[in-house]
Amino acid sequence: MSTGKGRERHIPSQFNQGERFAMKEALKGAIQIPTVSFSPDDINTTALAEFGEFIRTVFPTIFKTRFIQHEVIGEYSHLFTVQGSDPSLQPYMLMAHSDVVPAPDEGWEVPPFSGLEHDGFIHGRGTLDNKNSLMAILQALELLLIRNYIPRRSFFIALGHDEEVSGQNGAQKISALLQARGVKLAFIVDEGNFILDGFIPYLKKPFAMIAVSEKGGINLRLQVNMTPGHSSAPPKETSIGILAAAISRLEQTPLPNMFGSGPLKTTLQELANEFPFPANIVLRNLWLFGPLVSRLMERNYITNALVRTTMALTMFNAGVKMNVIPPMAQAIINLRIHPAQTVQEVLELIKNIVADDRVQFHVLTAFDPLPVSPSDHQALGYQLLRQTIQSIFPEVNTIAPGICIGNTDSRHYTNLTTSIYRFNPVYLHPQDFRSIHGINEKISVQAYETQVKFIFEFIQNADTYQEPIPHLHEL
Ligand SMILES: CC/C=C\C/C=C\C/C=C\C/C=C\C/C=C\C/C=C\CCC(=O)N[C@@H](Cc1ccccc1)C(=O)O
Ligand SMILES: [Zn+2]
Ligand SMILES: [Zn+2]
Repeated sequence: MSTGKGRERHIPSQFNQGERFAMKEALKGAIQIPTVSFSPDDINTTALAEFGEFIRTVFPTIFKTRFIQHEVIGEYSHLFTVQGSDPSLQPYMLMAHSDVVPAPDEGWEVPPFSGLEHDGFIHGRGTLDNKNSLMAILQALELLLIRNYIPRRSFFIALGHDEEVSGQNGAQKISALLQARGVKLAFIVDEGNFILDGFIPYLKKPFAMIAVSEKGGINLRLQVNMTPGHSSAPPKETSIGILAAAISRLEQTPLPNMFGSGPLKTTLQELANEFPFPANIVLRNLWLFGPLVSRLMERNYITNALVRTTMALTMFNAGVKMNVIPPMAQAIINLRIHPAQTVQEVLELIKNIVADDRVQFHVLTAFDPLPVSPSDHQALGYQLLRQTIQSIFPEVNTIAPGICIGNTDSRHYTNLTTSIYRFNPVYLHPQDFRSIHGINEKISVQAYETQVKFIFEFIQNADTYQEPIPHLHEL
């Protein structure tokens, strides 16, 4: 049993063969439950209910431990309150989500909800986004409890069920409940960035990027209405043509490159030493080479997303019949806002590019980029992640703050903390990145075991962390 007084009570993250077998089987079981979110009004409630039963069966110790309270929120989300033995320590929160995006069978090497193990990988929707994290958090806690571990620092585990479609019934409700209870959190760790490997040419070594902010977002509907009529005598322009031209102008006019503002500069400066000559000199002297680096970054579609607000045309609808002039054309554009811009600024830019009064704009959802969380020596959450990355992934030399180009449920928790970190302790290669929301999503058995180890260590580190003693010049 741990009193959490020091490293001598540290329980090694070593799991026996039976435990290792059980943990991979548990992840496969989780993948086999198709907890798909299609839209806020269309989620698979049967699967979500089944998932709730599943975690009760797989992690019995968590559910019977007297210092852990379990609550179901918004019908299918789960909140665990782990009461630590030392009430003077501020609690933290670990997050993940149980829902997944749809996965039609086409193009997959194995059916997406089979959870099949093949060549050392567990395959299926949710293996990287984000049942791996959900299961690893619960698995690590279950294994600690089996070893009679009693945490010193209280923590929450918040498992949303509708992250992929807004989080309004899961994360948003959990956040409101905790706020009503007067909870303030030291920090939050959610999904987001990874240990990135092979994303940057010439950078041979992997590096860990902890997202200290995430982009804002807008879902924008563009609509053109025209008088319908007989297609045998068409007008000069139709709603489809007008809207298509507007969309094309948007695609041809990228929003401004914002390189130089936001956490990206720090990311690059921290990475400089990993690059061979002369790239290392270039990155150390961004005051001079900034324009060059910014141009190089916009050439690649992933790094481009780090330097500007992106626009993706995701839906297009028009027409009612082959011989009818279409009364209406509609398109949905999904924008991800760079941390240095706001919703209002981006909407202005878009309207100026479209520059056609016949195109109506309807903002469906919008939120500004998230505030930047601290990553200095005093930032407990960041330093704990850092310490745990160094012990579990000793081969990773560089750990840098960065931004998350996707969005997470953690954006609903800014009322509870200013320290939100988005990081999955998993290696990610460019082909894995494409599999998230794409096809052939998979995680290696070894990577999943390592993720469990990481959380097993992280929870213990949160109980024993000693703040670094400030250097004399900092006093
Ligand atoms: C200098 C640095 C150089 C290079 C870095 C290179 C690359 C960075 C590349 C990748 C970053 C890695 C991972 C990001 C992967 C996935 C995004 C993370 C989380 C997204 C979770 C998600 O899917 N969310 C959805 C749903 C949602 C929508 C709106 C609001 C909340 C949730 C989404 O974003 O659409
Ligand atoms: Zn996710
Ligand atoms: Zn996702």
